[in-house]
Amino acid sequence: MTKAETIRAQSTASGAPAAEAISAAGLTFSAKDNKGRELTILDGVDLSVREGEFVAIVGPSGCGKSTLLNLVAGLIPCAGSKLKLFGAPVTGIDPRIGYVFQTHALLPWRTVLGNVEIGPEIKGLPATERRRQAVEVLRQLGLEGFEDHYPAQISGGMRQRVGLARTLVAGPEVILMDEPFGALDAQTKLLIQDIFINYWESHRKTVLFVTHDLGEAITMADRILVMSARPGRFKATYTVDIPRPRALAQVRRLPQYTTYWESIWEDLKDEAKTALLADGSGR
Ligand SMILES: Nc1ncnc2c1ncn2[C@@H]1O[C@H](COP(=O)(O)OP(=O)(O)OP(=O)(O)O)[C@@H](O)[C@H]1O
Repeated sequence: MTKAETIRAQSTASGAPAAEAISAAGLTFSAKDNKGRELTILDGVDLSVREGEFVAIVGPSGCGKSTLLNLVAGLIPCAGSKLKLFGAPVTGIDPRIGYVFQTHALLPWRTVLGNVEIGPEIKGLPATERRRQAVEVLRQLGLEGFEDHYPAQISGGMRQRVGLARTLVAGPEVILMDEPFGALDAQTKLLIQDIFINYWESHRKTVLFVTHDLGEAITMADRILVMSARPGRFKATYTVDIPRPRALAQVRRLPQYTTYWESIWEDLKDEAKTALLADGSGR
């Protein structure tokens, strides 16, 4: 057995089953490309994310990671849905889901607090209650004291946290995150990862997290799913056997961190090469 096979087998053997938050069996999804040709984006995706689990997806560019999140979010209709949320087919947008993107369009004429209050305001919550909820989530994300600032007055990392707060204030049971820290500089990204993992470890909501950053996946997730080049399907699963709470900087110094990194990269690099060649050939 190679090192990758051994660690993968160990990963698969552990992990007690719990209630499923998100599941898919043999999910296939196609769309027409800009020349009208049928493009198979996902092919035979099997997915099971348990309630309260933090699952990261890594895969080469264009393999269908965002498409999968969009399907789970109900943003793309999925005929005869093989995708389930808490055991029921996904039929459209579900208020139990929160979606965090790489960048957030904050309203420049609203303060930090005003931006986070948008959701509760739309829900019709009374002013005092929506303020209480927004203030609390801002505090948990380390933005206490910045409530009255406008987006232009705060850093990019803080703006990203405001966007995150805007999603989290709704109290989603499932949080979909599509490269949420991908646009941040390296140091800001490390700080935000720490802030978010603290938040997550005290709330334990289900998270499905797409990233290109293997270190981010290993330090934060309970499980990592490795996707093949398009058409995307899962080719390997890793259970990250590192105890919580995690101090992310320390996790990066553990010997297991390097073992996971090398093993996942071993799975990923051929897929990344395939994706790169497909890009070049206009496939
Ligand atoms: N609605 C659509 N119509 C046509 N093509 C689509 C559609 N949605 C996605 N695609 C194509 O499907 C492929 C997968 O896209 P997707 O954005 O899901 O990949 P990804 O893995 O998230 O990529 P990246 O890592 O680069 O963000 C791409 O080639 C994309 O151009």
